[in-house]
Amino acid sequence: MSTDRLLKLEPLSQTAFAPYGWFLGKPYPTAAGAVAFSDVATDFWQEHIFDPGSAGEVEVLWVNYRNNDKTIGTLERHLLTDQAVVPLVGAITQIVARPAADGSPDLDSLRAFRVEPGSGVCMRANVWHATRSEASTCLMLTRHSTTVDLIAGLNGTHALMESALHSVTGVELFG
Ligand SMILES: NC(=O)N[C@@H](O)C(=O)O
Repeated sequence: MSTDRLLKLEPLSQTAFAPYGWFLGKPYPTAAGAVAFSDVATDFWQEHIFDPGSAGEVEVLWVNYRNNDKTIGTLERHLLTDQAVVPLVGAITQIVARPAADGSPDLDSLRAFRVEPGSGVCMRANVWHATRSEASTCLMLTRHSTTVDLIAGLNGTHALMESALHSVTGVELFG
């Protein structure tokens, strides 16, 4: 199989990830009016208002990743909800692509970001993605009905309705 697209691992930043969603783990905001608090004991600040889609229930998932294959054969998207993934133990490589006008992956927008523990990403609905990791445990925010639908789809119980899978060829990670 020929490799048409070699994806170099890129460092994660708010600007670099903006076309796909939001970088999580930004510095404490100093702008006037920021939704933030700091005292001797704690700092907390708003990173993102998560959108699970209309009538969606926000769900917290605990996710282990252990596929480190450099070949990317399948991308996945969720049609209704944002999806956040924050590595807790072990880093991940998040491969992302914007949807084209027809909803399929815009392969010219394919990029691969290294996400280290202590930072994360929140992808907009319909952003195509795949995840690679030697071994990681992550916190994930998603939509409950999307999880139920995804489990049924991956188990072959019924056709996916809230997510879609798309096969790609010639996409390899390097670096
Ligand atoms: N649980 C779940 O939705 N997983 C996938 O979307 C994934 O990207 O891992």
